[in-house]
Amino acid sequence: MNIDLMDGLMQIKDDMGKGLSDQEVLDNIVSLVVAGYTSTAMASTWALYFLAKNPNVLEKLREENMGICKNKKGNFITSEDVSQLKYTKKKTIRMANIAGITFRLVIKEAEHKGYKIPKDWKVIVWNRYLHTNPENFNDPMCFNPDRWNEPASPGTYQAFGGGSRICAGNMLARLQIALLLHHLSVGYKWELVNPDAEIIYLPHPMPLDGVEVKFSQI
Ligand code: HEM
Repeated sequence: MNIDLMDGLMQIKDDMGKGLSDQEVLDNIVSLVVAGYTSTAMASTWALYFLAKNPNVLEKLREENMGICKNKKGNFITSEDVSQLKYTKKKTIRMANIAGITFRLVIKEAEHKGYKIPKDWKVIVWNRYLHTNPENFNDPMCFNPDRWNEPASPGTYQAFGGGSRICAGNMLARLQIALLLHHLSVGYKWELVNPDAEIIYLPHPMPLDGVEVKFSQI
């Protein structure tokens, strides 16, 4: 039997056999909507933006997705198809830096570049710095999915955070973006209306025009 999110939350039990109250089920659903809605919308928007600005990358992605369509009998893309979209799933969100920071609690005194960081301090991980640092990524401002042919050095790619608190929706977000890119790349040409729009960084990085795109059927 397939269980959905609501079933899962209603059935889950901790080690003592205690389940969630109705209020906790609701709170979890609200948290997932809050955490998953804008983030995925922004990641999809930035993926379209970078692909539209880099036609050679878009063409490679389109070829991969057309390849999947050729072998298909029906109209629906399956999870097996998605698993073959290796290029499409390469990370488009390092440069978008949707989650600019993550929070951490220092559980053991540490030293970094001569600074002592005491236990129990709360620290901010500046993800944008990690992702745009040339020590971590060669030519960091270049949108080049082929860079992921080699894995990033440990700890340098934190778009979904990391460790035990890594984004709970990261697989879902990747799947949603891959599906969107699949349908848009095989069905449509797209073109940025304002390719040189100014980028603003607060509250979230976004071109000032909100990424206006013209779509036309292929
Ligand atoms: C591209 C889209 C997304 C990005 C960039 C993103 C990014 C992040 C980041 C950076 C964190 C903090 C992780 C850490 O502290 O190590 C996080 C946590 C979280 N995200 Fe996402 N997220 C995305 C989509 C989603 C979706 C679709 C959902 C759920 C439907 C979701 C649910 C959560 C939850 C529940 C947490 C808290 C995890 C915990 O503290 O244990 N996110 N996300």
